[in-house]
Amino acid sequence: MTSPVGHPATRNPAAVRPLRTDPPLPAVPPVRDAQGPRWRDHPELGEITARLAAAPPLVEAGEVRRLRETLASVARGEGLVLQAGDCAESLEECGPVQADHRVSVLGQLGDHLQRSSGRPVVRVGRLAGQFAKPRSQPTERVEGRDLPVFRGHMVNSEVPTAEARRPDPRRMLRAYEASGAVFEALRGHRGERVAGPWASHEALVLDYESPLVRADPLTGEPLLTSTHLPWVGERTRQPGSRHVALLASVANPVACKIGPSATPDEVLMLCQQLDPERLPGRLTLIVRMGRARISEALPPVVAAVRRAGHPVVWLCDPMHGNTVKAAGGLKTRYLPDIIAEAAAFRAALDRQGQHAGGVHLEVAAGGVTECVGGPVTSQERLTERYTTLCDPRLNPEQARRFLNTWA
Ligand SMILES: O=C[C@H](O)[C@H](O)COP(=O)(O)O
Ligand SMILES: C=C(OP(=O)(O)O)C(=O)O
Ligand SMILES: [Mn+2]
Repeated sequence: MTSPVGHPATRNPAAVRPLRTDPPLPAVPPVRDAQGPRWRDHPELGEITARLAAAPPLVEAGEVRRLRETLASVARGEGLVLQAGDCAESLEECGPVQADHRVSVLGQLGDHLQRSSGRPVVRVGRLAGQFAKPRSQPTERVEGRDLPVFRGHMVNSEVPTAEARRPDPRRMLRAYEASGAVFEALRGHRGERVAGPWASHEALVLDYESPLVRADPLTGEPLLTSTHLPWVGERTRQPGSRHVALLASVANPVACKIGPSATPDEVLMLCQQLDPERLPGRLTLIVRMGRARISEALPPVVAAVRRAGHPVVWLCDPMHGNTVKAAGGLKTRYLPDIIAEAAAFRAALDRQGQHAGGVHLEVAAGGVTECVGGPVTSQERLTERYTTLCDPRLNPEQARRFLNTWA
């Protein structure tokens, strides 16, 4: 944040931790945006980003402030977060009926966690903007041909032809429009509960996100108006990355994925960049270390963050560190791994007296067969309804079984 003056949390002295004087951040070399779409020479890029810069904001400053205050209550141990939705949203599934259905499923899963845990649950969708994907490899082999990988509907199409995989910046405008339609559905659900649903996505495509930074009309602070809660992903969270710099510069609550290779020093540097004033609700750390690594890798990270006094919300993403290839080559995840990682997460936080603030899941709104467990009894059944655009999602029944274990 450039200037916190006037932010509600800073006006309430009780909400502010004593400021500590951090040593100045070491100069970090800029990091190349290896995940950025290769569309810089597209003749319409300038016009498209100008249109985004002139487009109405998708979220309002008041909403963003309310979410930040709500997350502050979770940071104080007063509730849980359920952040859930598709790995990659589809531009084809943003019509009013489909969007409403996706938001409803988020609400139902939130109700389920609320019942099983006995705590208030903040519902945050991976939706209304989750259209861009970081990938491990730039290309993939399809029927003997190397093609650019699918990078989310904001960038290209999943159809396996060279033409469809070419990055097209005009897709950013379609993603903006579709996000607006999903926000409509989200707002339609607001009245139902005191804690209405919120939107989040990975702020990956900077050509899309940067033009949507606007001044908060009340405080003048920069606000990322593409979503309530943007996060920076595991592949772009280097301390010198432009993604971290973007989130550091806006007043939204922000989140950052933390994978198994993150060292305590690295995480501290991220905390210092993203939460220099140690404000509850400002920073959420989403731990995605994998079942095999979490018990060893998480405790020193939690200890360092606790000692440094950053009042973060700790979320567990038990999906991304547990992806495996099934026999036929499909990516999948096993429900017992997901449950085991979440149990290890809670144990690690409990041991240090820290609040396990909730869970981050990839869940489909329908009965897909992408992860193994519960009703999907074996790997052989994965092909029945495997429709994800990117990573394997739980279906709602599998998600409910998982959430029962959080109680
Ligand atoms: O959703 C997250 C990433 O995009 C995904 O895990 C990367 O998958 P990949 O290893 O198939 O590129
Ligand atoms: C890309 C994702 O995760 P991560 O950055 O943790 O790999 C994701 O959440 O889909
Ligand atoms: Mn994913």
